[in-house]
Amino acid sequence: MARTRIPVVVVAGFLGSGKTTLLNHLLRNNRGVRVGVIVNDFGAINIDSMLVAGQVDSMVSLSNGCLCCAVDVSDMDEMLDRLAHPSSEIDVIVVEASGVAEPRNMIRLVLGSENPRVFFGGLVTVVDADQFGETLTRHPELAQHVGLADLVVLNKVDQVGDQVGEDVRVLLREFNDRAPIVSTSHGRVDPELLFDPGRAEPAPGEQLTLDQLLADPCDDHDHGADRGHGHRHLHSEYEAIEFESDRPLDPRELVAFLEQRPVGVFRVKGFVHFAVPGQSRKFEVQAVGPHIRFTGSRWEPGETRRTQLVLIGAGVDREAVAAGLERCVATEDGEAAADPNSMLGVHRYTVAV
Ligand SMILES: Nc1nc2c(ncn2[C@@H]2O[C@H](COP(=O)(O)OP(=O)(O)OP(=O)(O)O)[C@@H](O)[C@H]2O)c(=O)[nH]1
Repeated sequence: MARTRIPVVVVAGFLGSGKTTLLNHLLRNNRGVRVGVIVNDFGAINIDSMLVAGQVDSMVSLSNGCLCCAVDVSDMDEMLDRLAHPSSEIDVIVVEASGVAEPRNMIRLVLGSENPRVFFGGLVTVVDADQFGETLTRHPELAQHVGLADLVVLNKVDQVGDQVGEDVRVLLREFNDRAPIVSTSHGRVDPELLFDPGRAEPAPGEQLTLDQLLADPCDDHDHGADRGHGHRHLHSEYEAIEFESDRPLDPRELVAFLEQRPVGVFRVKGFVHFAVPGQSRKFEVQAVGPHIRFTGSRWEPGETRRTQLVLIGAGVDREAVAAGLERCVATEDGEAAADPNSMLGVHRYTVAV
């Protein structure tokens, strides 16, 4: 019997809203559904693909640019072809957009696919309950991103009180009166909301069609301009800065850097190698707006101990970032090398997993 077509679900949402967290939750709770993933990270080092690796049935990753403008339909088709090939036995494809992607373009790329084995399975827009209000003020176009969603995931409700959560929900409803809004912490949505392999394809009229998307007055390649519709594309304002070091970092300096980030840096993510006696763990670091978080794990046998960071922001002073991070690189006779207490700052932001 011919297999039904494979849904391609696009997961979008502003920087740090919880897309990778949601994706990992889905992969861990896939209930036998085989998931193929396309991960797009804005920076040249694809931290996101490292964070989902190992859990996924099949993955294609794309870094150094935003999928929605760095790729045309044929490139997207190539990725979809790889995942939707009959031998891959994938049931659903999830595309994790970068945090500055234009969801409309992402949908266009999927709807424009010539691969007969796939269909657009919907847009999931992840919203950071804690940051949404502030981010919306800076980027009114987020309203449109919410408006396009087939499912809105109101994430990080654990970081806000009931009233704020409710206020954000009311706001989201103004932008989208048709999609379900699901409140979550740590992206823990019911996987069936996103992929039910037996699910019928959307009926005509249930979702935006390619024609509707093409008819949008916002020209998708005039990325820098505000077209008078509030449609400024985020990736034209944002930039990613990568930092790699084979020499270990001084934890005190790094914490100080993260706490007082150079102006414009909104998002930091990556892995850190610290130079502290008795400390042999690998640390994942995540910063979203004011929130900083470290998670310790083990270096894999044979894994090179090094730091890899991506910093994303708008109007960033690159020189200040470079100088600040250089200060974090530990000198051999530095304080950190002699002082096990230098990890205290990191521990303050460390969560147990
Ligand atoms: N407190 C709290 N933290 C969360 C929640 N969801 C995600 N996080 C944390 O928020 C940070 C960013 O989460 P990610 O899943 O990496 O966000 P993202 O949208 O993939 O980020 P980008 O790809 O950089 O745009 C991580 O430290 C997560 O652990 C949540 O519901 N509550």
